[in-house]
Amino acid sequence: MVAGTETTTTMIEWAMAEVLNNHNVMKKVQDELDDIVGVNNVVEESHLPKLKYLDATIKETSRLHPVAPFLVPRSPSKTCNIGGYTILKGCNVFVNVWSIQRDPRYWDDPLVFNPERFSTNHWDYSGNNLKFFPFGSGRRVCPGLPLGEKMLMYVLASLLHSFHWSLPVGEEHDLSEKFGITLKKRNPLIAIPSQRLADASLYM
Ligand code: HEM
Repeated sequence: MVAGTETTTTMIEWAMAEVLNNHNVMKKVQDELDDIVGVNNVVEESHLPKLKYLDATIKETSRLHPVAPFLVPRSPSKTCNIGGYTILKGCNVFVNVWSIQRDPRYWDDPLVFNPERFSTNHWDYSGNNLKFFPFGSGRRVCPGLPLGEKMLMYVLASLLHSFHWSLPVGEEHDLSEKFGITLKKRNPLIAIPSQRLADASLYM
């Protein structure tokens, strides 16, 4: 249950929080949605592959806020040597993807939320590029990746296409983290939707 649902809902919450915190990103995502989906329509699965900027926004969210910050621990079946380090048989190995994806040796301005860094096509979630692997890597890579990726795109596209979003009056943007099995927001996001599409029947 944690693997399939909490990961996806946590990612949606982080993406909404980052988009609310970056108005230029919100505008670009909604402009793209208006262009691809149209303003007299609702999001359908066929639109998703064309939403390149939304895809980049989700990738940037998963770079800064990987929901499994240490992946799933590995345990070697025999003692081995990797990069000059001896890894003992049976020990627990945690891979700190959170830190790698914020490492200034690999990322310019690593703490800045900037979807443009994923605007080229060569980024994916396969785990083959060990600078960016929010779904893990290798033979234990997330088996729910195709479903998870599609759910993120579909839910976020629908939320951002159908509604304007704002924080409650007086509410501060808060992006602090709480470490656990999944990396969650310390305080839940509270955001207020309002109708964005002129045709009210699209909400029925
Ligand atoms: C946004 C959504 C998701 C994210 C970010 C995510 C991320 C991850 C990560 C990082 C791992 C560990 C991979 C590794 O250690 O190399 C993992 C494992 C796993 N995920 Fe996901 N996941 C997501 C959605 C899903 C969904 C929708 C399912 C099932 C329908 C799922 C099922 C699993 C399972 C069963 C594992 C354990 C695989 C193993 O240890 O062999 N995940 N996920």
